[in-house]
Amino acid sequence: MKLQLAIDLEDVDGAIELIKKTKDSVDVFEYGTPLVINFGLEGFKKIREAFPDITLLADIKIMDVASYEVGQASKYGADITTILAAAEDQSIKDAVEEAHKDGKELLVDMIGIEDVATRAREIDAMGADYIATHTGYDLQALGQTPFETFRTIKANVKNTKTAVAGGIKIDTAEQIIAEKPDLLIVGGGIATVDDPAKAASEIKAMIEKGA
Ligand SMILES: O=C(CO)[C@H](O)[C@H](O)COP(=O)(O)O
Repeated sequence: MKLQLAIDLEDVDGAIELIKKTKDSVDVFEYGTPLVINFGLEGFKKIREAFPDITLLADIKIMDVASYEVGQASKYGADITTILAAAEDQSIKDAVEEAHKDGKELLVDMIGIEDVATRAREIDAMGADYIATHTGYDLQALGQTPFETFRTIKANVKNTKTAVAGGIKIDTAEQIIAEKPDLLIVGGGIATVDDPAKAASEIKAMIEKGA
């Protein structure tokens, strides 16, 4: 199981500082969608230049023009790119093909999908690397969590690695680690606490204990 740190609420320099602090405990760094919106792939490139060797995910949440957008993310240095499960099947298949052509990975984000069991089985047949259960900020604000949905999705995939995101914090990490996702995605639970390095290292230790 790998730990991914989602960096959403920083500017590019803030993201670089956060990566420096947490580098020893984090396996994958996510250039979050707010950074994509505010600073684009040029901001992503600055992070790649600062850290040539880290694994970087571009959370660009593709919906269309999938080959082109995956290709751009790869060109700017992404190891993993995201597409929405709500996109057309053709877009997801194109995205898989484009990512794999460059030796990169694709994560399919299930945010907003209602029939998660059916869509998880469909996505599982398309050859993506990860399928992510994701409770977004707007539903987290209503008290929702990704735990139940994660169980359903995991039970419906055979080939694709599973990821989970959505308000996971130090005090809920153990519960989800027990469900054995392949990728545990934590944003605010590391990035917005007083000591991000300590939070990242504690969650990493939980993973190592529980994995
Ligand atoms: O993709 C995202 C928002 O769309 C976030 O990166 C993801 O939800 C993880 O962050 P947090 O742990 O703070 O919920």
